[in-house]
Amino acid sequence: MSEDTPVDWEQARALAYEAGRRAAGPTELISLPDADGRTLAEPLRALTDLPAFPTSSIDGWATRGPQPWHPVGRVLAGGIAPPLDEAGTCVEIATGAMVPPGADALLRIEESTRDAAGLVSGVPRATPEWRIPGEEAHRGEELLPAGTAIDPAVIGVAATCGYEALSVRPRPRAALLVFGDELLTAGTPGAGRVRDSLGPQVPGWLRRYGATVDAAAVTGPVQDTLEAHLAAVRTALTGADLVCTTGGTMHGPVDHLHPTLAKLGAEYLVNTAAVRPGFPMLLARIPDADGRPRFLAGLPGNPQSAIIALFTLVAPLLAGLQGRPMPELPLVEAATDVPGRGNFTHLVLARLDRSGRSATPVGHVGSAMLRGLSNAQGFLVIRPGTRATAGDLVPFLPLPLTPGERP
Ligand SMILES: Nc1nc2c(c(=O)[nH]1)N[C@H]1C(S)=C(S)[C@@H](COP(=O)(O)OP(=O)(O)OC[C@H]3O[C@@H](n4cnc5c(N)ncnc54)[C@H](O)[C@@H]3O)O[C@H]1N2
Ligand code: MOO
Repeated sequence: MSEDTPVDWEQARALAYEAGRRAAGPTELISLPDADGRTLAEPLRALTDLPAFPTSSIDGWATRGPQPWHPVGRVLAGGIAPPLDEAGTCVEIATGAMVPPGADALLRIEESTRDAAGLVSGVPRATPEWRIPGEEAHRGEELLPAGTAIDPAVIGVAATCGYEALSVRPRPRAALLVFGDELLTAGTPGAGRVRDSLGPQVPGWLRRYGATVDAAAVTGPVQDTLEAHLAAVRTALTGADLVCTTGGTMHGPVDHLHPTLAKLGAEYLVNTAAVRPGFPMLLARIPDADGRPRFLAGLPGNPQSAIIALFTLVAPLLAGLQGRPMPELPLVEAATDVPGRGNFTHLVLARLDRSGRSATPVGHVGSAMLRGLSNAQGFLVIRPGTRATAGDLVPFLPLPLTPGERP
């Protein structure tokens, strides 16, 4: 990759994803309760038929032959039902209990009567009141493919199938270095100083994309010297698969990122993306003697640009590292006309309507601003050489929000 050659935005995403996929970590086993948020490294297959045995859906009677039925026993959930051998007999049965071999109908308790001699009568419903083995899944059937994000429902179905642990990809470990001597870490901005808005924000986004970020892995502001940058990046790389830096991506007097990468022998995968805001972003691979792949994502200093770089390069990289598919972008309707940005992709912060199908650009979206980001659900993607007219379908890059955020 020649230096500072802007890469098309879609291609930048694809390059980051492929780099992550090639560097995906070795699989590991994780117990079910700890698996939330991980990624299946292998397909989830049913270990038995589901249900594994004919299972009563009701409390009542399992009967054989014509009524009235003479009760000969009881079977509870968890028990092994002996066969019902004789016509005219029944057993009392509980919901979840195994239906005895030989039974041909189940009768609800509230739809049954007993005579003075204790014989049971009633009309079983036409639709079967028990679940047939294999009705939900057959033994060996693939329920979910490798690459599936594990959520509580996936954990639940794995438990149903008989798993105690799942084969998953490791969580990528991320670190963050904030560059900029002008940054304050407390108090109100003024007198040439601004608050660091990325140090407190970026770890949350990284975690939402599946990375771990220890408190000790967030450092800054790192002093604006080449020596301090180099030392900070070297230290961060020892414990992280991915180091994100903020600021210093350009070639100003105190922008030391490129010289730092040169000293580390880094290989650029993306060195600026043709996108506005956010274009000075970069992604590099850093060689190391132990062969473990390590990445550095250079996020620009302007805060909205930094977050766009994170969504453009870091999100696909982390998806690849975790063995997940490349996130596809849904199409939404632009609610208003949206201008393009010439040869650059234009990312436009926007809010979805209640249907989620139409997006309206929000205000306060300068690359140095965060107000628009905090009020939007994602970005309309206006591709190079195009503009959107109200009603056009355009790709939408969603923020990784959780339900309840931006209601
Ligand atoms: N001659 C040119 N100058 C600039 C260009 C250009 O094309 N030619 N592009 C501008 C664009 S666009 C961006 S984006 C920035 C990227 O520059 P850097 O990545 O080197 O960022 P810095 O110079 O360090 O900072 C830029 C800006 O952002 C503020 N900042 C930095 N870090 C933080 C933080 N953690 N929290 C809040 N604000 C932060 C910093 O104070 C500056 O105002 O370059 C432009 N210049
Ligand atoms: O592209 Mo800059 O990243 O617009 O702020």
